[in-house]
Amino acid sequence: MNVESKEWLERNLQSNKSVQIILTYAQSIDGCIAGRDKQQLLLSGKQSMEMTHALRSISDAIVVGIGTVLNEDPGLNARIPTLAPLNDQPTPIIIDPHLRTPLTAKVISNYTKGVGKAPIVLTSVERCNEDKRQALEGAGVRVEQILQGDGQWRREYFTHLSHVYSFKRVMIEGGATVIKGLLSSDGVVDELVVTVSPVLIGSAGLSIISDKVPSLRHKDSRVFGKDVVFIASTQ
Ligand SMILES: NC(=O)C1=CN([C@@H]2O[C@H](COP(=O)(O)OP(=O)(O)OC[C@H]3O[C@@H](n4cnc5c(N)ncnc54)[C@H](OP(=O)(O)O)[C@@H]3O)[C@@H](O)[C@H]2O)C=CC1
Ligand SMILES: Nc1nc(O)c(N)c(N[C@@H]2O[C@H](COP(=O)(O)O)[C@@H](O)[C@H]2O)n1
Repeated sequence: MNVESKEWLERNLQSNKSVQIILTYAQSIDGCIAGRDKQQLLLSGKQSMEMTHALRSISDAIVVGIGTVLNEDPGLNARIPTLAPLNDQPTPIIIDPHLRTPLTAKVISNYTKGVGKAPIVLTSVERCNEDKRQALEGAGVRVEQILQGDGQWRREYFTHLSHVYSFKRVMIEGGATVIKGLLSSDGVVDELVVTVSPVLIGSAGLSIISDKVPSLRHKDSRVFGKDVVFIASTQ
């Protein structure tokens, strides 16, 4: 399944961009990515979760917001069905303007244990807690002070990372604030890979429905067990 998933993803994610930005997440039929009070939900079934890990293994970097790190402490390595070799692991990137990433974060211990690459933290150009920065760098984290203080998304963040770290494909996994911000920003995201799980969460759930959204062009969709995965491009 993993090989098949990789082939399917590679075929539908061909790109001639210098850096390709893929937004990916799992949602309920009614557009929620988490439950009440941001409770983490296992929306993806076995097969679609394998697809997500296949996407991780063919990506150079995987991005989440600090809210997701504080809420769930994700590992962000490719390990399903089995741990991918270090060369095939994506570099974890945390969007963290106020440098709140805990030194105990799993992305850091994964690096220490050799089951993940050294993470990068993107923080604000305006302020930086120097002690925290040094502590993170001491733990092997690369801290990049590139976020502008206005909370807007800019493609330049990723072109900069592409120049410095040679990233060609970056996948962004969430959470809700990041997804909504990216969906309402022009020209940042190239493709969406969205897993839709056949459940309804209701109005208490954490929705990613945004006021402003891009037009999408359907590329392909496929059933993975109980779930459907859609690939679409934004232009
Ligand atoms: N089903 C799925 O596929 C997924 C679900 N999730 C769910 O998402 C939820 C977490 O979402 P949420 O709490 O919104 O957290 P996010 O992970 O979206 O992180 C939000 C924070 O990231 C920073 N940030 C976001 N955008 C920008 C920007 N453009 N510039 C600068 N900083 C930015 C801000 O930090 P600051 O506050 O410091 O300014 C903001 O508060 C959890 O419930 C989790 O379960 C997460 C990933 C995937
Ligand atoms: N693909 C997918 N399906 C779900 O049902 C999910 N809840 C998520 N969540 C994302 O995966 C992260 C956890 O990653 P690790 O397993 O710890 O590596 C979580 O933080 C979300 O980003 N994704």
